[in-house]
Order: sequence, then C-alpha cells, then structure tokens
Amino acid sequence: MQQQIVEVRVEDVRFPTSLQQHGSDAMHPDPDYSAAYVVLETDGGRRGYGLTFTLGRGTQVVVCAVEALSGLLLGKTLEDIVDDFRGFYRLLTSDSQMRWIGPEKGAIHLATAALLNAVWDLWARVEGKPLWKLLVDLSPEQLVSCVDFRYISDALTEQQALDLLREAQAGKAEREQQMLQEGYPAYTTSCAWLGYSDQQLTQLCTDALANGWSRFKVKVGAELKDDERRCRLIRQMIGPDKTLLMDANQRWDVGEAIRWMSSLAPFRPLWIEEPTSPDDILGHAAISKALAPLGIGVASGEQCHNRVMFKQFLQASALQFVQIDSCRLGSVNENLAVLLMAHKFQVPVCPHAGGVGLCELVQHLILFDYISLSADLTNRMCEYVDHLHQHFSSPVVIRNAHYLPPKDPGYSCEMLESSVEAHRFPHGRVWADLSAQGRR
Ligand SMILES: C[C@H](O)[C@@H](O)[C@@H](O)[C@H](O)C(=O)O
Ligand SMILES: [Mg+2]
Repeated sequence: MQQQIVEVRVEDVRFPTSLQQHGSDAMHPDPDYSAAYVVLETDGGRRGYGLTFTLGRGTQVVVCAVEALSGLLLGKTLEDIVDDFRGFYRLLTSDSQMRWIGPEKGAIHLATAALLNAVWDLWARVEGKPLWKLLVDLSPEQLVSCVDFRYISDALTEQQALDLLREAQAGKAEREQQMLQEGYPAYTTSCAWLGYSDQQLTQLCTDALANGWSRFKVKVGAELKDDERRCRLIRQMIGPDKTLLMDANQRWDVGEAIRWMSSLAPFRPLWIEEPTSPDDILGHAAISKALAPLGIGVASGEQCHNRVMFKQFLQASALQFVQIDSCRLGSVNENLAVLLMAHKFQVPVCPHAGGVGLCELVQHLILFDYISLSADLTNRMCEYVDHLHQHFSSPVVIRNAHYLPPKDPGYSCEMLESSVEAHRFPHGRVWADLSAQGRR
C-alpha cells in the first residue's frame, strides 16, 4: 500500500450561485457555493481528492488554513496514516500552535476536514472501493481505531462503540443488497430556497412531485407573513401526507423560535432546523420541549462543529434529528463518532447536504450508517440539492428520490479539471467574465 504523500495542493473554487439565489436562506441571502479543494499526490502516482464546503469570501481563509496544516501530511505514507488513524487525526487536530485557533472548530477544522476527506478518498481508491463499501468492509475494531474518543467517553466508550458495531453485524449483507437495489431515501431542498419567487417554487415543486419526491424542505425565518404564504402554497401542492421540513438557519432567539413555529405549526412540519444559534444547546432543548406537543422536532448539525457539541446536544435531548456534515466535522473519523453516539442515544441521523459536493460526500456516510450500524430507516432521509453535480467526475445518482450507492472507487468528490479551471477564484474564466461585466 505504501503511497507516500509527496504533494498537497489546495484550490479556491467558487460558483456564482448567488446570482440566481440558489442556496439562499434567512441568514445567507447571497451564497456562492464554494470549496477549498484539495488534491494529494503520492510517489506511487495515486491521487486523493477532498474538499470542504464554504461560501464565497470565506474560502480564502480556509484555503490558508489548509496550507498551514498540509505540512503534517507530507512524507507520510497511506499505510502510516491508516495503521494509526486515530493518532493521525490527533496530530492534525492537536498541533500545539495551530490548535489555538480552534480547537476542532472554525476554519482550522474545516481545513482538517478537507485534508482528511482527501486521505479517505485516497485510501478508498487504493482499495478499489467506493468509500461506503470500504467502511462497510472494515471490522468493528478497525472502525473504532479511527475514532478519537477523547472528550466523549463519558457518553460513549470505545468498548460500547465496539459492542454497537458488533451487534449490527447481523443482517449486514441483506441491508447492503437492499441499498444497492432501492437506494437510500432522500428529501429535496431545491424547490424552496428563500430567494425563489412563488412562481419558481410552484414550478419546481410540480417537477419534483412528477419525479417521485415525497419529502420537501422550505426555508423560513425572514418574514412570518412570507413564510405562512409559502408554507401554505407548498403544503397545498404536496397534499396532507407528504413530509414537510422547515429550516430557519439560526435566525431566531429562543422565545421567538417557539412563537414563530407555533404560527407555522398548522402546516405540519416534521422538523424545524437550526431555529437558533448552533451553539445554544440549552436553547435547543427549550425549543424541543416547547414544540414537542405540536409534533415538531428540532434538527441541527450543519454548523455543529465537533463531536463534543453533538455529545452535549444528545445528552440534553436538545435535538430530535442529527444532521451530520461531511465537511464541518473532522472528516469520516469524527463523523463515525457522531454516528455511533446518535445510535446509542437512538436519535435518527438525517445528513446535511446543501452545498457543493456535500451530496457526493455524505451519501457514503449514511449508507454505511444504515448497513453497518442503525439498520433503521424510520424518520431517516438524506438531504439532496439539485445543484452543481455536473462538475464532479462521479456525480450522485438519484432514482425515484433515493440515492443509489456510488460504484466508482473513492469518496466521489473529484471535480472535473475543466470546472476547477473555470471557477478558480479570482482568475478563472467565470470570475474574470463576471468581473469584466461589473457583476462582482
Ligand atoms: C447556505 C446554504 O445553502 C444553506 O442554506 C444550506 O446548507 C441549508 O441550511 C441546508 O440545510 O441545506
Ligand atoms: Mg440547513
């Protein structure tokens, strides 16, 4: 396996999605979906591709953080890394000078995710397997050896994690077959970004219904009157039985969240996502308690910055849906920790994927979760957004509103060279043209 890492490149790749309000929400009205995009080269001529999701101007900072950490990978062989993956995770997250600007949060942690995603991609490619299959085929002992249990052992010990994975071995082969045939259930966010007009929403929702979608997320939180109108529209279109989800992207204070959602309760959302600050564990617990009698759960995670935060949310019964993110947490390693804790606390996982490359990445993690851990699809679904897949060499495959398991080796986040070239900031063709037209 050797494969010594001899080069780490990082690119600032941005897509001008804000021009059409794709991805817009109550806190991010002009998101340019972007990535700090990493390519690893080995002496054996292999490559690993990784990324972390960012928005426009923030990308510059994350690219810088990736550069600052990249020396920790140079000269390491893939074998060194995966033989002690926990140790390598710690090396990256505990660098004595760099950890001061985290630790395990913010730009430096997003950079850790980009680099480690590339390492996992390299590993899966060298094994000739899609990442989900690499994970499914690892033994429980190998899986736990990738996880850093520091700070979470009061909620989940290594031994308990091993027991959970061993218990879930029964029926694994059947579940893998089931996924290959049916795929993993998905919901769509692409019909109802906040900046879309009612007409656009109606058209996109009509198309989505015709394509077999039965779960829809709508952005809320800016103006109550607009929310009521949009939610009424979408509920009328999808009918009483389909699933409606709402997402406020951290817009409210705690009391405001409870009042606002009481007004939107007649539209029967299954969850309200990020009702308040993503760091406010007790606030989320209060909202959960107040909304439970209305049948509304609280979902969060896309900005829950590490396993320690998730631990406390779970301990405090502060969320009813765990939204893992393949780029916010420290790659597969830290996501494994959160999947294991969610399983122990019996809280369903519904991954976040609203960004560029996030659908490509996180599908692998949720497939692993179903096959090797949760064995449950009740109230579980993976987010899907219909943007920018054409820029990837192994784009997601959706059939009848389900993610079909990827077949190509790796972690599915290699971008086409032509796409990187055109969207490189600030001199790629797309940005140079926008600049010449005075549109940025
Ligand atoms: C700015 C982004 O599009 C967010 O709005 C998006 O990630 C969203 O919160 C989601 O849940 O998909
Ligand atoms: Mg969200």
